[in-house]
Amino acid sequence: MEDLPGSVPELKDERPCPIIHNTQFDQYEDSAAGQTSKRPPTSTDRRSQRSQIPTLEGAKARLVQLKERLYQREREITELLEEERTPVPPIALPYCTILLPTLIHKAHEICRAVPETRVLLKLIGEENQLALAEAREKLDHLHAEEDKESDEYESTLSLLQETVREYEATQLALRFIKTGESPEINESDAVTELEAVLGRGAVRTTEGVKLVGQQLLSLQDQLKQIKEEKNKIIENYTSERTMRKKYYNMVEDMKGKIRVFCRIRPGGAIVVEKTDEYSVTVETPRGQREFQFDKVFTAEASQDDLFLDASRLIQSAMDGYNVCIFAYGQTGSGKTFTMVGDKDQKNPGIMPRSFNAIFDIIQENRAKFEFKVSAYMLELYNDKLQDLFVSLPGEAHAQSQSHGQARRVEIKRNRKGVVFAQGAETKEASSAQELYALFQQACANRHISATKMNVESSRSHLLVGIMVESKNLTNGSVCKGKLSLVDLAGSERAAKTGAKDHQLKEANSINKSLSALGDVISALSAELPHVPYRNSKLTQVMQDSLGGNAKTLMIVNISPSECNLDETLTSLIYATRAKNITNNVQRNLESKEIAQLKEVIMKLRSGQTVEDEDI
Ligand SMILES: Nc1ncnc2c1ncn2[C@@H]1O[C@H](COP(=O)(O)OP(=O)(O)OP(=O)(O)O)[C@@H](O)[C@H]1O
Repeated sequence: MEDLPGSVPELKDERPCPIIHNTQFDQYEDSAAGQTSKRPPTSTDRRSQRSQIPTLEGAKARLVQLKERLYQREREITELLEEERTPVPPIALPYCTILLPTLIHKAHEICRAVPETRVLLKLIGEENQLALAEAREKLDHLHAEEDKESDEYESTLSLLQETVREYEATQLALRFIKTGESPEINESDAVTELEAVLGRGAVRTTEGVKLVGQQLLSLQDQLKQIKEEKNKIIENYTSERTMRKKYYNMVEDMKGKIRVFCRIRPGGAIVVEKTDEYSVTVETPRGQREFQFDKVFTAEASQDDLFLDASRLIQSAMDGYNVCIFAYGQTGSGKTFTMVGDKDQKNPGIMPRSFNAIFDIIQENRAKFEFKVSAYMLELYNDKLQDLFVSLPGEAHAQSQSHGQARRVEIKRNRKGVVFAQGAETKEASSAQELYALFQQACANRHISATKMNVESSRSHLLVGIMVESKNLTNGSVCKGKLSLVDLAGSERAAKTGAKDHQLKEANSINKSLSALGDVISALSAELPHVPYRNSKLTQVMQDSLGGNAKTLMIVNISPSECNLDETLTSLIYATRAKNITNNVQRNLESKEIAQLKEVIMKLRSGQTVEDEDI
């Protein structure tokens, strides 16, 4: 075997070792076996050693043994050395070693963020505190509300329970009264209830129950009466003002005052308002102005509403009165709508409605009376009266008048002061339809043209006269009445209506006649000795309606719009003046004529014959 550095050289010398070494080897062997004795050898030991002195063979064997051991040791040492020389494989670093720097970095970052986070947390904490306080407050509030509500609820409930209890008790009492029995023992709860309501001991006996029941019934009656009286007082109180005005108007009407209705047209930018049945208020730059009328109709009022109030005058015409209904107001304020209605007659006005009303009355009285209805229809255009039953096409119509081709129509008055149109055709009608057909024929001949303010403006005054003659079939007496229906042309300002040339002439003529009407109204209202009827043909035609022997209804049509404020005020002022005019109806009651009529009535009542001249 080759000598390696560090290795133990192989033992080639096989010579035995001196004996002395044997002892040492024994000692080594013992100690290797862990049984080395430390005690000093005794004389017995020495004797025994001497007796065991090894033989050569034994020594050789011993040597072999030792050699083997030596080799064994050598191998072990070599192995150890080799092991030391073998390079140690790198130990895999644990994962945490890699993570550590990242962790440290993160930790630094976190440390840096800590103060900021602390501030943030503090803020959030504070906010939370605030929100919490707020929420608590709200909760407390809600609790308080809930308590309050529940208190209210409780009190309402107990009130209701109390009421129900009282009612039940009353029912019970009534039941006992009905049956005439006393409450029984098993009804003790009910009795207690009754007692609670009516007083202790009140229902113990049949008599007591009856008495209490009667008391209850009379109390109920009294309560009912008190309630009814209270309602009546309230009703009276609220209608008192209205009634007062109504009766005042009735008295005025009986005195023969012209009745004046005010009708407000629909429209925007409203400055006119109906304050009650009889008043309108106008907002002017100088403050509010109130006007009183016999009735006020708002934009919402229907044609039916208006006619309901106007229709009693139709009966008066049938009864022999001279009745006049006319519409007055600025252009486009709704006069034609009120008097005639809309174009397709979905909302017929006073004229067509009056035709129907006349023939309805005729129908109702045909067994006792014989009627004759005739009509003239005129227009006053450019201060000339034209018979609308004479139809002349287009411009020829206007021209014809100036050339005197048509019959001249003149206003006359009969000896009773009733106006009639001399030269105008009077046509008879035997039904409302016939009368309406005549009216349509007349309307077709009217002068209408578009102005800036009204696409179909009436450029003339329309005057419809319906004469009703009734003959009493029993005594043959004849009664004559007249219904004048007038749709005036609108008062206007030429600049506003955009009138030019012949339209301007029309406008001037309309304004002239309306201003003459205004003068007549003013004079009558002021009770002046002279009334200027003759200043215009219009006032001549209307002479028997204004201040004459007539029942007159004037409808003042007004626009609610701010832009028409001036015209509205003018119309309202004139209409208020007209309201003061007293016609001769009442005065005539005192007159000789009426005295004669009274005589006739007396004769009729006593069964005497009445002559025509008596009437
Ligand atoms: N109460 C109302 N309800 C509905 N529409 C209305 C009412 N009054 C007026 N009108 C409408 O307003 C417009 C003008 O009305 P209307 O022609 O009757 O005015 P007017 O006073 O006769 O005018 P003019 O004097 O120019 O003839 C019409 O289209 C009419 O239908």
